[in-house]
Amino acid sequence: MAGNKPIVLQTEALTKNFGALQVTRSVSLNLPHGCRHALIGPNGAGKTTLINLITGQLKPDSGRILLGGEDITNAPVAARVRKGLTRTFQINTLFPDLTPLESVTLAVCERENVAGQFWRGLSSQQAAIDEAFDILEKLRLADVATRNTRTLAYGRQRLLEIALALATKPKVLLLDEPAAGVPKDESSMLFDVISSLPEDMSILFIEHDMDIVFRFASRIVVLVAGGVLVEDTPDGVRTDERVREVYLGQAHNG
Ligand SMILES: Nc1ncnc2c1ncn2[C@@H]1O[C@H](COP(=O)(O)OP(=O)(O)OP(=O)(O)O)[C@@H](O)[C@H]1O
Repeated sequence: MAGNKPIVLQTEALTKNFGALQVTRSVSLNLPHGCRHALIGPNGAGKTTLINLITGQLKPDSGRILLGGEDITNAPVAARVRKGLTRTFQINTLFPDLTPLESVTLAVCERENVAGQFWRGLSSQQAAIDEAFDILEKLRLADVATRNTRTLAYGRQRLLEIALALATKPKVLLLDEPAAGVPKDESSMLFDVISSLPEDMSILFIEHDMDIVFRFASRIVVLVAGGVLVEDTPDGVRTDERVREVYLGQAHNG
């Protein structure tokens, strides 16, 4: 438990080396139900690697990952998604020639295991279409639901990536720099939408913009050289001398 909230996702002493390079050093994290946690750290600290380990894109050398108390350390990526663990990527992974409604409907069908039947007739997939539209509405994408994805502003394309992740009905959502490449004035709107996602969903996001991190995170995990330096509230992190030295000082200077 964390406070009175049950822990949904847990890593225990997760470790990963790339050859001689220790990229993840005994990382133990707890994500409580409904959390909004940020994962920060200098370039190369191992943030994306940690997400890749949690989601199964990479296998740890040692340590364990528990989802709802179940050991998923060796579960394939797709099995983790079915159990409610979903991520987005730093880079755009969308189908540019589909509309948002088509993409999200396909993702809903995929979850329901009826994707193969999708093209047989849209009318038979009304429930999936309705669900997809609901998701797009939640992400403020309803007005562009039937436009070609390639014509959308980049910030809205990033929201569509989150919409696709939501179609898997995640309990835990991992967002790897959801605002990467998005102009500053749009990134705040994007995080407004993220913070309005269902309260029972646990969210861990990687973000470099400290204004955004301090505004939207309820807790912050600071990763340095593959290990957790500090995990604390935004106020605790802001005033932590070690963080100022290794991360914030560096960011402010450059
Ligand atoms: N597949 C790989 N093989 C070898 N080294 C890798 C591999 N993936 C990442 N690395 C190295 O591991 C370290 C951590 O990389 P990672 O991408 O996890 O850091 P990060 O904190 O996400 O960085 P950034 O903020 O720049 O995205 C870096 O030194 C990187 O070069």
